[in-house]
Amino acid sequence: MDRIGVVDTMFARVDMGSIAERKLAGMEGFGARFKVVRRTVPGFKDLAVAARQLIERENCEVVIACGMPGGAELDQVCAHEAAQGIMLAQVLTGKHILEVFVHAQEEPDPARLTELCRHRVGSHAVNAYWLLYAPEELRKRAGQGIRQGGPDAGPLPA
Ligand SMILES: Cc1nc2c(=O)[nH]c(=O)nc-2n(C[C@H](O)[C@H](O)[C@H](O)CO)c1C
Repeated sequence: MDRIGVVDTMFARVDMGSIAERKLAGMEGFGARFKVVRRTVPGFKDLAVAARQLIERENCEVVIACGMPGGAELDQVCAHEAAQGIMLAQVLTGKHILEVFVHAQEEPDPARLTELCRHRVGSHAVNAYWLLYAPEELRKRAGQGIRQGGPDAGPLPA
């Protein structure tokens, strides 16, 4: 059975991993064709190695790496470093690791931030599934200004 990895952090103020797990549990083939392997790490700098472990030790085909950068300037610098680590892990493993970061400062209202999280994590869970099983769904949407966590930007005029 295929495996899709989900890793999230204790630092985040929303249970992002569970959103991804629930979304994947509703996709065709869950439990029969693929299962989800879940890990949680302290913070976003710990995501890259956990994602690599999910790929190399747990045989995950694709990983969703969820993190929430805090609002301080230091958090933004660290988010950039964490993102670089995730990119390195992708190159080293040759597998997709979808970096799903929701910056606390994207939305000051807590309820809206939670909603943004739900939308972004859910959308990337579907993207991970499509990368594995339905790349044509991604191809259909090429250049359409698709966004995760907010309204789509839409395509520019031809
Ligand atoms: C400054 C900082 N900011 C964040 C953050 O905004 N979001 C997050 O998930 N984690 C943060 N961390 C913790 C690190 O990612 C990491 O967990 C620790 O440095 C231990 O490796 C740190 C250290």
